[in-house]
Amino acid sequence: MPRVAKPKAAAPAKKAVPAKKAKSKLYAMPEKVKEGTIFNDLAKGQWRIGPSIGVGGFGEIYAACKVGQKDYDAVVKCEPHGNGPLFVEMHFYLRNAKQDDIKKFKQKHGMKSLGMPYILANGSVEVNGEKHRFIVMPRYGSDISKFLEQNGKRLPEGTVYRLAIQMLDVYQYMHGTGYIHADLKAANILLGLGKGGAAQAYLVDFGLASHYVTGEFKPDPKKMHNGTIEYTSRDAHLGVATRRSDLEILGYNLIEWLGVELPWVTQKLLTVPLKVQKAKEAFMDNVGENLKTLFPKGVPAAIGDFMKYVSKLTHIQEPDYDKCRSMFSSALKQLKIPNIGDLDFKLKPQTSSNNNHSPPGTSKAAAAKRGMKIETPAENSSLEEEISASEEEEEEEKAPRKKAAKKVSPAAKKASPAPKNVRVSPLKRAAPAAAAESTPPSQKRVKTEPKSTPRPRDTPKASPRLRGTPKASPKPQTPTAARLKTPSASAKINFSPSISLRGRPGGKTVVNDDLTPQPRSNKTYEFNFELDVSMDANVIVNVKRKKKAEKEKTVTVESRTPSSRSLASSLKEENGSPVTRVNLRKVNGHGDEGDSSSSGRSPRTPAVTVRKYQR
Ligand SMILES: Nc1ncnc2c1ncn2[C@@H]1O[C@H](COP(=O)(O)OP(=O)(O)OP(=O)(O)O)[C@@H](O)[C@H]1O
Repeated sequence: MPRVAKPKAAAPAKKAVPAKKAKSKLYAMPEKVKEGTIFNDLAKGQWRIGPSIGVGGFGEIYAACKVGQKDYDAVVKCEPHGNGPLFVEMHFYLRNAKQDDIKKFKQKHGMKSLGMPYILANGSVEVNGEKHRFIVMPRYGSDISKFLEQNGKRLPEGTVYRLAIQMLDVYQYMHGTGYIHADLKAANILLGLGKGGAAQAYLVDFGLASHYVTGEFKPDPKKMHNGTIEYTSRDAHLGVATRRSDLEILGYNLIEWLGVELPWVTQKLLTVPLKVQKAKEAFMDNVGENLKTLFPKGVPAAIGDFMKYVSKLTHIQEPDYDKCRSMFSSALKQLKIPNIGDLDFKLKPQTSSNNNHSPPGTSKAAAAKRGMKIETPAENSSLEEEISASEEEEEEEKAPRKKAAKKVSPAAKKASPAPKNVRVSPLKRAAPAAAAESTPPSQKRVKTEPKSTPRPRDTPKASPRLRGTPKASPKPQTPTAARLKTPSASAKINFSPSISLRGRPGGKTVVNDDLTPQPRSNKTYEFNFELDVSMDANVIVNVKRKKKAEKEKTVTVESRTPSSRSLASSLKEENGSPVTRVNLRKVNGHGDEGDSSSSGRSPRTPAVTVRKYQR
């Protein structure tokens, strides 16, 4: 059985939760692999599993050593076979990140090193009777979120610019293959290991890699808001994969690494993706002025130039990587910081050109000021319908693997309607960029690529130029929520005081997929809430909207925890529509898997998001 999805363990609710179906393994965390286990890869290579060195939201990473060798200089990332993200990641690596390709790219561009990981091997293995997929890749060092935490959420300015240059290099490589990364964040950037390793940062986690569009800008409800909500780009909020999206995500990270809180974080909007999206649109619409509010003592020129450049890119335009890099290398020159040697994560007495001495969040006034500058998106939260919650076994296998929520911001007691026809379960991971030719056996979703999307194997001919000036592009298209034809209907949602909302600290990747029930309507409502329960609790939330004929609806949230809470509220139904259910499960991520160096400092998302559909 999967370690996490253990319905039997949820004894208190057993009565109401009939036997689970086999497909619950779609949401399983991997089985624990014992140290010393040998994995056989597809090329008949053998890998000895060492200690666990990292736990992601959906898989576990072990140090690994090629059998016959001494050093544990590789890692094995292992996930249940049905999990989409590792499938996506594996195929991305196999097609686009061969060591030879990376070497050629470096030669072509005169780079000594490139923060692009590669795959050493892959295969399938049975662990405790469960089929798992694994990939083997080089072992890297610490991720930079550790330094951010140590430094009070700030990195030295020069290091921020060096990281920017290095990540632009990786983007250039990756975009050259037709893909975008879509999930850059400190937790996904690892330092190299060994001599000189700390001079290069590597971008990992290609579970959200996706072909970028080269044609029409077409919002895709199935992928809306994918990524890590703090940094998700405006295009990604609309479900459109673009190269400018990667740059925008980088930009938001850079701002944060300089010690400045992003407006949508300050405004505590993170639990409501649509509000975050609108805040970002407002921010980017007038990015020059808005940055002045974020950096009251002066916007670092490189950040200002970069963000303005990003805001002007069209959705199909190839970014001018050289131009962007030169913004940051000029800043380094000004700071007299050489772009060589180990990346320095020690915060020195303020050298920042922005003179922003206050760590983020320390000045309430400053935060308020920052928060005010960006228009808070209008809340459209009067829902016409009522929600009820009850246990529904059928949907339980769609339960998310999230950590328990603790507190809630009252800001989100109302739900914002998401664009219509959204079929989303943002608490699960799937295969957004599943390769065109193949699909993981357990995946229900088949990715449909636009015909014009470059295919990986066509890359050398069809891929965009890696350097040089941007191609002529049509007028910039700034995505706005207005273009989405948001349902005009409204509804009212009443949450019990026991349900509340809060932000999503920790920068957790969220992936929409279409494993949730098919939408039965053209209206979609999204609910974000958190349950105030113990962090080590197992929580199952089942939401059910009853049939039209029924007059009363109930909401029940069951927390299977020692500090268990439950609530029920009855709401009068105002209109009828077919039954709609969304069941969520929050389970312990890794309660029994032993030590993991990174799991402790990389909290998993405690937020729970429910999206509801209405005809
Ligand atoms: N090649 C590597 N070498 C060393 N540590 C690694 C490597 N790859 C991943 N890790 C560690 O494992 C952690 C999780 O890895 P990764 O982000 O790939 O997993 P995930 O399940 O996709 O996580 P996420 O929750 O971000 O989706 C990383 O933050 C890092 O600490």
